[in-house]
Amino acid sequence: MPDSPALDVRGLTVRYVGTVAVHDLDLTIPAGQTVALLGANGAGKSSVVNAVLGLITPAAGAVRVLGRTPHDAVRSGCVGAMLQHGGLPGEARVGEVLDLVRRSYPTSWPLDDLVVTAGIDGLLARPVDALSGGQRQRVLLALALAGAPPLLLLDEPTSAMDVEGRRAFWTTMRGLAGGGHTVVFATHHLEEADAVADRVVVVADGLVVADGSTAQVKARVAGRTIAFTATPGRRLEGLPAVTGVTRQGTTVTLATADADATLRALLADGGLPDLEVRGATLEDAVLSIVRDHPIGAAR
Ligand SMILES: Nc1ncnc2c1ncn2[C@@H]1O[C@H](COP(=O)(O)OP(=O)(O)OP(=O)(O)O)[C@@H](O)[C@H]1O
Repeated sequence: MPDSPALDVRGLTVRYVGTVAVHDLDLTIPAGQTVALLGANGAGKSSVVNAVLGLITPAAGAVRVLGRTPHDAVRSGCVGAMLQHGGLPGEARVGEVLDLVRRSYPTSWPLDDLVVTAGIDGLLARPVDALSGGQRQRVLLALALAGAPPLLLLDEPTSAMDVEGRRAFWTTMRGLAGGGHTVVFATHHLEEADAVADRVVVVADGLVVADGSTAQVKARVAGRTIAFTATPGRRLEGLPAVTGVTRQGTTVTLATADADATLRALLADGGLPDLEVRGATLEDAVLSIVRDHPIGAAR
């Protein structure tokens, strides 16, 4: 179904005994987007991923994956997944597992290219038990890609990888996104989300509490800092939107709730040597958004 969104989640509610993990959540992801699911521990990200994969039965709501039910989508190889606790048969060799999984799909990713794309060159003869944490994650990526799926769902995919491994991983993901794949990933590495995602969805207490481009989500945090070198006698009183002033030597740092308004007033009053304007980082924004969300509001 070419015109269907990659993911269409309506009114998803996931309950475990004593917990509502996801509450009436709506999420539509068009094909080709790279989307980061962000949120604190226990926010509900994995529960959404597991419901999308048909691994748990929602208490309410509907999930369509490329126009299909989760089970049909997974069975047909439309969706590849890397889960937090992805299991692998310990004594088998990587190449054997990969071969078995590739053969289970109607269309499989060519082996040579898959090995390069997942960065598992040299690992095919290794027993799964002999892999490091980061190598294991790359093998899990290869398995997720084995059916050449248009949609990839990745739950904390780089948590065990070193800096170089992460960089290589996200380069691979960018390549896949550039080739039209939809990539949805949950992560606690907000700088990675900032660098890679077209869109971030912040989940708190089982609800979507922010959804937009990284720039849009960062802009939700009122507050930027404006720093510059002040000439003696420079007037700083009465500037619009300023919520705090600090001085260190000749450097003045202003906290402002509206950087545009503050900058306009400053510029009307003289130059701004060594000007530096810093916006909120994605981490600042997500922390602030999650902090502002009262736990239990969904109930
Ligand atoms: N199998 C389960 N049984 C009972 N409660 C569960 C189960 N799985 C998750 N939960 C609870 O559901 C809520 C959401 O958990 P979930 O794993 O979806 O969060 P998460 O955002 O993925 O967290 P993390 O970032 O720590 O992986 C939490 O309160 C968690 O304790």
